[in-house]
Amino acid sequence: MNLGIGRLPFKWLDEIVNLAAERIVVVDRDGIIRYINPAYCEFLGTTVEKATDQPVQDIIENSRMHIVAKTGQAELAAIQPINNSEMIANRYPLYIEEELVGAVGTVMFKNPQEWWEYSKKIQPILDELNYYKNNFEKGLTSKYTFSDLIGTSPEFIKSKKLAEKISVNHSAVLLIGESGTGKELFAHAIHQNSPRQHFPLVRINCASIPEHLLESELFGYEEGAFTGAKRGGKKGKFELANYGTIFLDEIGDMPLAMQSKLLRVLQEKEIERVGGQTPIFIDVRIIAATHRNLEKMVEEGKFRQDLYYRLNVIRIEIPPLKNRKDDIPAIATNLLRKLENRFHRQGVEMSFEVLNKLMNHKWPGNIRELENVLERAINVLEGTNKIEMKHLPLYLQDDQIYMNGYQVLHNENSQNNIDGIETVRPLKETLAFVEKQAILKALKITNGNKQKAAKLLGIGKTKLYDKCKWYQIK
Ligand SMILES: Nc1ncnc2c1ncn2[C@@H]1O[C@H](COP(=O)(O)OP(=O)(O)OP(=O)(O)O)[C@@H](O)[C@H]1O
Repeated sequence: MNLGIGRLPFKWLDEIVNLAAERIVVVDRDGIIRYINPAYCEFLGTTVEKATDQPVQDIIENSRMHIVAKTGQAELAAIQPINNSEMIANRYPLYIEEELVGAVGTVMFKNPQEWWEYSKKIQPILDELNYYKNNFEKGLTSKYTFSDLIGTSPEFIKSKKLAEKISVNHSAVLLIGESGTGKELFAHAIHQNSPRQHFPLVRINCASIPEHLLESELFGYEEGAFTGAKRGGKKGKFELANYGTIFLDEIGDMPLAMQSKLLRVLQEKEIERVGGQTPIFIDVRIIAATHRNLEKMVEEGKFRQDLYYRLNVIRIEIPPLKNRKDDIPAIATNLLRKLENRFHRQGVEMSFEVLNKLMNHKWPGNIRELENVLERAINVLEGTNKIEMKHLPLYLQDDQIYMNGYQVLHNENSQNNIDGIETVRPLKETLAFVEKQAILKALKITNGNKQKAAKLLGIGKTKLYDKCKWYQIK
């Protein structure tokens, strides 16, 4: 026996037990109550005299003390309904000199009100935890595996096989391909198939983040680093991705100053938060992607050569859709099944004419364009499950009519010379067409500078990027 406790007066012991566990019960191996304190009895609406020496199940509703006294298995923080409220019970087996002699039970919280007060305090914490958990699950894990990469054309299979092979190691990967060819899907599949799969996959779109925010987005910042910095600072994407993979999308659009900082991280394997002094060790795999010609950018001094070599360790080129037309039926069918789920439909199919058209289009926007075309078609299907030519956007229905429309919008004088039917387009398409022209014009005036173009157009940069993607403007 602990010497110290033996020296305590017996009366003290009783009081200490009461204070330590406000409601406490002790049963022997047969589940007979040997000790129960007044606080517990008061809660149960009984007295110590009535409860002592009784089978515990007769005194305490839904008790499992007699079971713990037999199994020797503790049950901690178990929910136990007593007196119409849920109590939190702890049940410990009682071993004396290695022999199981009974069990000790405690109940947290005096009454439901106390429990309620407590849960009111922890609920916001639990909500916050769930919020971050959801975000983490949605945003920081890979959504696709290699089986999601549809296609059997030789060029595509070659890229897919290479990606699969190198996914298991840690070298940097550079994904090259036109917009919408599936670079992001490849990045997900590589991460998913790598030893880092249980750590985060963090994507950063280097083109859509304003230049002055890129550094703090990538490396985080310390409290007080700048006006408006959050209390407690903020982790950057590199820290979030630690031990996992960071996917640097549109790397060709990364400003030169940031390229130098990125290079330093890759060389030294550590980052420093903005406004911070202590380096933080970083172990991430880099997957970078671009639709730009990085070699040409290096020649023109727009992309650092040393960074290019660091990223170009394993280069995977993803072929454009026009080079893998035989894959179109399988990809279109796969996209249709996904869209069916989203739009709660079943059995949507394409007419032969439509499939033929899809196979003969040049797809400058690649699979994303195909996806948009099919999504639009599903939206306009009425009373049928078959996608016909009339369900396709105008530019696919008849390239010639589309061209006429283009001329109408570009040559005010020609309006009178063109047949009335051809000059009237559905309003939505006309507006979309005009919008695209306005974007093209703004980009021309600003020499392709999206930030300035967005300003001219009076929209945000991110919105402009989205619209450029939608209209397949490079
Ligand atoms: N092989 C494929 N099989 C099926 N769907 C695909 C395939 N590749 C891409 N997709 C689909 O095409 C769309 C575009 O893919 P993704 O975003 O990966 O392209 P990206 O090359 O990263 O484009 P961007 O350069 O514009 O960011 C996505 O919705 C994706 O699900």
